[in-house]
Amino acid sequence: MSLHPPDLSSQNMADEQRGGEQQELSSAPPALEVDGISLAFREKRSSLPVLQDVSLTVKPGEFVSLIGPSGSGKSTLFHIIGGLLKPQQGRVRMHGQEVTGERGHISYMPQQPALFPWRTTLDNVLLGQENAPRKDTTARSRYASERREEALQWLEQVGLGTFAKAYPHTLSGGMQQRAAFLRALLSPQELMLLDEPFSALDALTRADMQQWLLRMWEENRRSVLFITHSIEEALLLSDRIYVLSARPATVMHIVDVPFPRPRREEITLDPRFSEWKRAMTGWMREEKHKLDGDMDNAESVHTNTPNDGVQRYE
Ligand SMILES: Nc1ncnc2c1ncn2[C@@H]1O[C@H](COP(=O)(O)OP(=O)(O)OP(=O)(O)O)[C@@H](O)[C@H]1O
Repeated sequence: MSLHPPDLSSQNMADEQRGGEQQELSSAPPALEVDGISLAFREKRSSLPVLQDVSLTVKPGEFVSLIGPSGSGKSTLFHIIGGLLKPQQGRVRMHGQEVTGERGHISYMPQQPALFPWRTTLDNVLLGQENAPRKDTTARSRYASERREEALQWLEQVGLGTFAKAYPHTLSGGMQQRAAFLRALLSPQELMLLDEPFSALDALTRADMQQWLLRMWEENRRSVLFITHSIEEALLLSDRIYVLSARPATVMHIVDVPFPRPRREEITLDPRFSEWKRAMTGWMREEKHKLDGDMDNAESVHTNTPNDGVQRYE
């Protein structure tokens, strides 16, 4: 495969800008380590290999994205990290502790906001704390009134103050996603998994929400693993991007995004942004073709694609 990544020799700016705070964090164990995960869905007579020896890391306070063709296994990987599925091989560790197959360690934001229609915006936002694992005594021991006060302040801050007592159907799609994000942000679990949270929004609202998320994340610096189909979204938001191959997914490329923070929409106009976008679009197109080939020939779905090694770009 011929690759022409942009020349980034003079562009280690992102790391330089992160400063001393990041250095301190770098000695802490990773917020998430996915180590050699393999999984095949097994049915009576057949087996569908979906993930093959996938490893990735999210350091504390990092924003990491996962991008790959449709059906490559991104959601399956999220289900493994969230403890809903057990891999046949590999381990999941969070903050240095093994949690493979265990639930309750992550906060999660799905594609659809999944707000309960019978609860107000405020009560939906509080749900993440109410559902905190029993062993999380910090979250449970806080007074309900204190939690409500904090959630109200957050709603105010994200422009939903006047909607605190409103029910979800009266909120626009973007507002619902902001409420869903707050619910995940206020959950006691440090690591947030965001599964294509903007895919159902129109293009303009999506662009607004990307900027909003960027600001929210830069102010709060939680550890995030983010699934997206949008290369531009991944480049705009992430510190690092893992590019998955077609199914069975392997990590094909790792991109350390070189743009400094704080980032604003203007970086999309930077020629290097376009170069990265072009390179990554090429990778994705190639993988999509492989997957389409798989669809035409069901037998090949059951044959592993050789892993020709991870390409890392810094
Ligand atoms: N419970 C299951 N049993 C059998 N096959 C499954 C199951 N869940 C997912 N799959 C298959 O595993 C493959 C990967 O699915 P997954 O949803 O993880 O992909 P994805 O990369 O998240 O896709 P998309 O980007 O379209 O959301 C698909 O072929 C899907 O049909």
